[in-house]
Amino acid sequence: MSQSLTLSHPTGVLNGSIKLPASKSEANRALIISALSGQESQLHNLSEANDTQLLQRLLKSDAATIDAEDAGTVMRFLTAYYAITGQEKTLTGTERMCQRPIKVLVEALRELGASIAYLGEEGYPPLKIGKFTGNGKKQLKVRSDISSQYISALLMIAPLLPEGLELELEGKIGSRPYIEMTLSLMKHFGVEAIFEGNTITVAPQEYKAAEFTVESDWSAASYWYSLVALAKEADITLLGLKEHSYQGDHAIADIMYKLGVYTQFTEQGVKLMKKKHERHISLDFSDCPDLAQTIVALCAALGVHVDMTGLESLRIKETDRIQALQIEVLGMNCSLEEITPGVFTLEPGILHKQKLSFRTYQDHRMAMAFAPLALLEPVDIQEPSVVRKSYPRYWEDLQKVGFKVIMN
Ligand SMILES: O=C(O)C1=C[C@@H](OP(=O)(O)O)[C@@H](O)[C@H](O)C1
Ligand SMILES: C=C(OP(=O)(O)O)C(=O)O
Repeated sequence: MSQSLTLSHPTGVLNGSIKLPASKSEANRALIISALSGQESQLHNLSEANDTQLLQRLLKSDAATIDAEDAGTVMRFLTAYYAITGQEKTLTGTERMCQRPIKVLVEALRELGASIAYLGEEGYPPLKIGKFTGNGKKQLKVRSDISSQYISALLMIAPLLPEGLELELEGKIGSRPYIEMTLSLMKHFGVEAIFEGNTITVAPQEYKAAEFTVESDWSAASYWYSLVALAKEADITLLGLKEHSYQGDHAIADIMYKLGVYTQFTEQGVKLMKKKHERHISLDFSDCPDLAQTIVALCAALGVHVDMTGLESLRIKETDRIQALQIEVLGMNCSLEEITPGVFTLEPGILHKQKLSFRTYQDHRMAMAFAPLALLEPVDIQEPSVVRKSYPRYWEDLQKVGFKVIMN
């Protein structure tokens, strides 16, 4: 794969229907739950995202060492899965994965009777998972302000624990819609849970086999909203998106209403239309952290001033996304600063007419978020193959609506 690609659009006019990739978050929950059920469930429209293809392969693997690559859900969900099923595995990942914390999950699983050792730095992968000696403990307190994936991982194994689980979430609940997605998927496969205040209770129960069709990915849709916002004219339909979705990132429809895109829900999905955008907006990303890069890149291009909160988890994702964004918007004469603790402001500048070049930091969302700027000026994207994590056909889909893609 090439080191960079150059993207441009001759007319700035976008027309077409796009079949988005399926949600990797939904798919990876369905795969883990299906494996835990011990029965054959029919899962349709599993995502072509590497994160999902990888989990499918790993769940069938009897290798002693398992490589979760750069997939957070794969690392966190498999840690809980191997722990409860008592599979002795070494679980590792990319260099970056071994810098992404996992202590909260490991400590919780240990309290439940799992045997997990750190093979490198305490609190980080790689992990050595051993026998499960389920000690009958059912009440746990878990921090919920670092990653919701720890909570989702614990919830999915909860019905299989001898006494079930009563999970008290401590601190701010970050990425809450992902916890709700987990509970919804568990319910789809026959398991009830009660989420009251900050406590989630799951009694011992059995998962039941069921058919499940994974929805299109709302996080992937966000890049198409950005494309429409920056196009001269646009008539774009995104297939397979649902208004009432398990995915919290459907929030993009409301956010983009302020940034120049009107959403019409149809039988097939959504139709996106252009409208006027606001000049100054305030957003809290606590429920939808994966949308932050889309919004920052778009607002830098539109010259919109944004005040933002809820960005804490961005520092421990595929890269330090705050730092990556700060560097890349600087190249567009914009600044992204933490004004007071936890409050960030994007101050737009004047965009000079020049070819833009963006680094991607091994992060699919950096590539996908900055690519739409090619509607203004030709854009170079470094390491374009990063998109394989969630949206492998991204560059092909852009070509379908008239983008010129030159691999360098
Ligand atoms: O559970 C999930 O599928 C995800 C949860 C979120 O992570 P955090 O809970 O770490 O914020 C999100 O950023 C990630 O892309 C997918
Ligand atoms: C943060 C992400 O993924 P994960 O944490 O599952 O690696 C993402 O896809 O933006």
